[in-house]
Amino acid sequence: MSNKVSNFYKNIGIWISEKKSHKLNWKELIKTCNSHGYNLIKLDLERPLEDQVECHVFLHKLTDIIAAADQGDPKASCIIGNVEQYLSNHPNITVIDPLENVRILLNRYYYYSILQEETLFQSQGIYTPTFAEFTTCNIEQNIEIMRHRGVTFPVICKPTIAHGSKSAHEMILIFNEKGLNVCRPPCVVQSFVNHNAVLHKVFLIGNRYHICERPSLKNFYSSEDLDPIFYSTGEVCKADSQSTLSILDPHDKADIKMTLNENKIKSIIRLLRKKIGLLLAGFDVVIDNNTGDHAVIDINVFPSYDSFPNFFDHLLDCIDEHVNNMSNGDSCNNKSSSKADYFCNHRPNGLINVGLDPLGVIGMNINN
Ligand SMILES: Nc1ncnc2c1ncn2[C@@H]1O[C@H](COP(=O)(O)OP(=O)(O)OP(=O)(O)O)[C@@H](O)[C@H]1O
Ligand SMILES: O=P(O)(O)O[C@H]1[C@H](OP(=O)(O)O)[C@@H](OP(=O)(O)O)[C@@H](O)[C@@H](O)[C@@H]1OP(=O)(O)O
Ligand SMILES: [Mg+2]
Ligand SMILES: [Mg+2]
Repeated sequence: MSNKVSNFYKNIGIWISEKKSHKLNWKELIKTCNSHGYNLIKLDLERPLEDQVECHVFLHKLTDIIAAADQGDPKASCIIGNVEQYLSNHPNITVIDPLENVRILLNRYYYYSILQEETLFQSQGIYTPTFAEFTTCNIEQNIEIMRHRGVTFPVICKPTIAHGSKSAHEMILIFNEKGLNVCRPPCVVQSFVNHNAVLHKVFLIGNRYHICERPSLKNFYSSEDLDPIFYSTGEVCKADSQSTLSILDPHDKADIKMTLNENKIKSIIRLLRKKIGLLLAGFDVVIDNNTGDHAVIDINVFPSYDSFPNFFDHLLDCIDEHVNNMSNGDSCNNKSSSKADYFCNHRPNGLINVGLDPLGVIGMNINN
């Protein structure tokens, strides 16, 4: 990575996985950092951080390593221990995002529980589909757990660990009790919501957001005859996915298209800012084709930001705001800014609304 380090600039130390690194346009990111008065320095987690650069900002996606460390991997534990030590030795570094906040999203059961606890959601037509966690392969017990928690077939079985390995995105659609034998604990089963194969992805950078549509699963119904369907999220829900699982059955095609309600999206964002506190996050919403209610089915740390217009500029603006908050004595990195300047960029049906001003486009006053 060629990066002229200027002494007049502040330093952003960055660490992301090789996979993410390959997709990143480093040249463009470095240019944007420089134009905002920052150097960008790639950190090597195998060497002492103290010996590398004086970081003003620590920008990372350490989900894979945190998840491995939390599962007892010694090398990962050592790396995360060193990072945590370094950050605690330098409390003035702006961390995007704090490791404790990131940990919340590593466990699906945990973050679904946070969503479910939100009592205000119900009256606003927002919910997270009922879910339960399996920690054993005992089918009788698992059926009872599902009943107790009101989880109904079909269900999607998802690994409890939400990030960190390819297997975190290996899903199973299960139609009946006998299909439950394919579940591999620890996993979460979640009631399936029919949504006409349209997924709405919301990407967040602090108070800014961008929504895009993606393909998703067609409508399914519980059945005693159907075998489980295995799929990986990447095969079905990427912008260019063309899975047969997304092709609507003829009788579903007549359905009226449900429209996304942006006020609901803002309510969800408010809750996430308050309860999870990440600047860099994304979440997935499907619209129930019977009720129009909005179901939050997934929350992700530092997602792809695929199609987010001027992503780097917004990222640097957001970093800048937080660095300034820190120097103004706000020691809590991710406290949401009291000035609620939501920047909306909505892309329905592939069209992009660009050139919106970050201040007052929506005129939302969101008090966290
Ligand atoms: N409760 C549900 N009802 C209907 N469809 C669902 C439900 N949960 C998941 N899906 C479908 O399965 C896909 C994968 O689920 P989910 O988003 O939870 O997995 P993920 O691997 O964490 O995704 P990401 O790549 O966004 O991190 C969703 O994008 C959606 O198409
Ligand atoms: O970009 P990364 O390598 O971090 O991978 C992320 C992936 O982006 P990619 O599929 O385009 O690579 C994201 O997809 P979108 O929802 O944003 O489409 C989402 O699946 C995250 O959960 C993944 O993070 P992980 O769970 O693997 O940590
Ligand atoms: Mg998802
Ligand atoms: Mg996810």
